Amino acid sequence: MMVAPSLAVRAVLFDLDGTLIDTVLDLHAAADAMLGDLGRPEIPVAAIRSYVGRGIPNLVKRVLAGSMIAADDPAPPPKEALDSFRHHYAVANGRHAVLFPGVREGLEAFQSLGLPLGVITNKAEAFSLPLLEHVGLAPFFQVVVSGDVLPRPKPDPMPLVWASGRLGASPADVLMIGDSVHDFHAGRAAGCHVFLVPYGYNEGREVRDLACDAIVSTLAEAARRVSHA
Ligand SMILES: O=C(O)COP(=O)(O)O
Ligand SMILES: [Mg+2]
Repeated sequence: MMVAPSLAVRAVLFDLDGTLIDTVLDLHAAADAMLGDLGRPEIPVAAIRSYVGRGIPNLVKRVLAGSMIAADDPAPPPKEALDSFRHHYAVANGRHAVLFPGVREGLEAFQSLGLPLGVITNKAEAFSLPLLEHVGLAPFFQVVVSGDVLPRPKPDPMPLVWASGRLGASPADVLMIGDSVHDFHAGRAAGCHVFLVPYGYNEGREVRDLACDAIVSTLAEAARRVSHA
């Protein structure tokens, strides 16, 4: 059997929604509650799954319009809708959230390689930090960059470059692992190595179409392909 040569890196960054944690049921609960507040009908879980990835304001715009392209409009969503979503998501956050298979095992394996680890998410910090605490993953990470703490979120490379510096590594020595086209573009633009998982959201599209360094079925598999530079 051919064994792929290991990728030598100095730090690893992980996307959150769709890579570490399956959050779609909590996001769906908050979206339905917001639609209820606005006197509008509920939305299927499958729609929410494809709308996740560009942060909460864009998720709210997509839910209200029933369309992916609503996120391309730079205008913010109506304040009443955004406030309602954030209120309900604060209650729902973590309720149905579960780790994807192989996540804890993979993080332990990366940790035992002596690699510093970080999270790069487009989820707002008010939700990402409590969620990581709630599912018990917070202690794994030396840095968490959420979608609202820097001027430009993924797919801009800024959060990856910033986090690499915090972890003492050049972006060229960092591996980004995500589930979506935004992780892919951010990783490539930062000059990082990029692995993608096929089980996440990716706005309803196949990750196979993206020219990443590897598609890995779990984070445990990802860790088996990596060594410390
Ligand atoms: O909140 C989102 O839209 C997606 O978050 P992610 O960057 O962790 O996938
Ligand atoms: Mg994601």
